[in-house]
Amino acid sequence: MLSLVLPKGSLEKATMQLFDAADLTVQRASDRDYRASIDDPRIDRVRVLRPQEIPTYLEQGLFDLGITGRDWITETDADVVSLGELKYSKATSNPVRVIMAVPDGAPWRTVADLPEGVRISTEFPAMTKRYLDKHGVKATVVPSYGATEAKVPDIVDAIVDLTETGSSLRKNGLRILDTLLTSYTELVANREAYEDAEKRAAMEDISLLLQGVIRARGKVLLKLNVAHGDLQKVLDIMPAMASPTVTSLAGGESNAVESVVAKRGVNTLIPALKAAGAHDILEIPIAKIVD
Ligand SMILES: Nc1ncnc2c1ncn2[C@@H]1O[C@H](COP(=O)(O)OP(=O)(O)OP(=O)(O)O)[C@@H](O)[C@H]1O
Ligand SMILES: O=P(O)(O)OC[C@H]1O[C@H](OP(=O)(O)OP(=O)(O)O)[C@H](O)[C@@H]1O
Ligand SMILES: [Mg+2]
Repeated sequence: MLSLVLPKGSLEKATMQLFDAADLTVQRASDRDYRASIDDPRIDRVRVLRPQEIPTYLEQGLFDLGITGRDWITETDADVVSLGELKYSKATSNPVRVIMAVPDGAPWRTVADLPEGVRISTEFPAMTKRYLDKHGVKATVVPSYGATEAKVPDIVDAIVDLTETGSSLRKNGLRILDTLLTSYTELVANREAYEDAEKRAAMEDISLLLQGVIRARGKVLLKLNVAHGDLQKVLDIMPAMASPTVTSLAGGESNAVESVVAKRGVNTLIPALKAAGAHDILEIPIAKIVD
């Protein structure tokens, strides 16, 4: 039986939706309830906590399995085992980036241009210090507890902060100087728990369900019928990413074709398939894709 720790905050809503779609619905009395449960024989304890603290709790063995960002695993330098990236963020399926940014009008082009004593505000002081040391920049790193972008140029000269869509940087007139880290959400385990064969099997089951949901996102199943004579025309326009299954229909005059395709593009694909001779076209949502 596994104990599980899930992130509160930016990743909370997307994480709850992911677990729900993976048939591992997280039950809580309210969204202020940080003790939760999942009706699954492999999971016996669920907590919702700050993602900053999750790598350390996993390292210390307070939980077996958790979800947090690569940014916090790097910042805390915790010794944990990653079961892989889960490709979702607060708003998109893209990673977030930890970047160094300066005001648009600042003269600096690279980190090496930063003058001695430059003041840098960040929620990632350890990562920032490691990065500055590597580039030989002597700076004052000022810890930030949020709203980091608002502190330039009057409180600090530069920041190291997260960016996902880039809108916070634009609104605050900031320009990216460098990327310190590209960070995905990850499924992470305590090392000892991962070495336990039974626990590892349970972790891998959970990983498979979560990845299955993520892999199915943005994809649909298309099914259609087509007369023998039109089959090649239909196959020619099926998107290249798909390798369609072709079966013969009873009666022998036509075929059934089915294929997983990107949802994006279905608006032009379905009419084109129809024009190529396909009929009885079905578009079916997919809950999970497990290789
Ligand atoms: N758009 C985003 N902005 C910030 N963090 C994000 C975003 N998308 C994903 N994350 C991830 O979420 C985690 C940060 O979660 P956290 O609970 O600190 O959110 P937060 O929005 O920064 O909270 P708070 O509003 O209290 O500052 C990090 O691991 C980060 O990589
Ligand atoms: O590139 P964007 O899509 O604009 O997202 C990035 C912003 O989101 C986070 O802020 P958060 O909401 O955590 O507020 P905070 O700075 O007060 O922590 C992060 O610190 C950036 O400011
Ligand atoms: Mg924040």
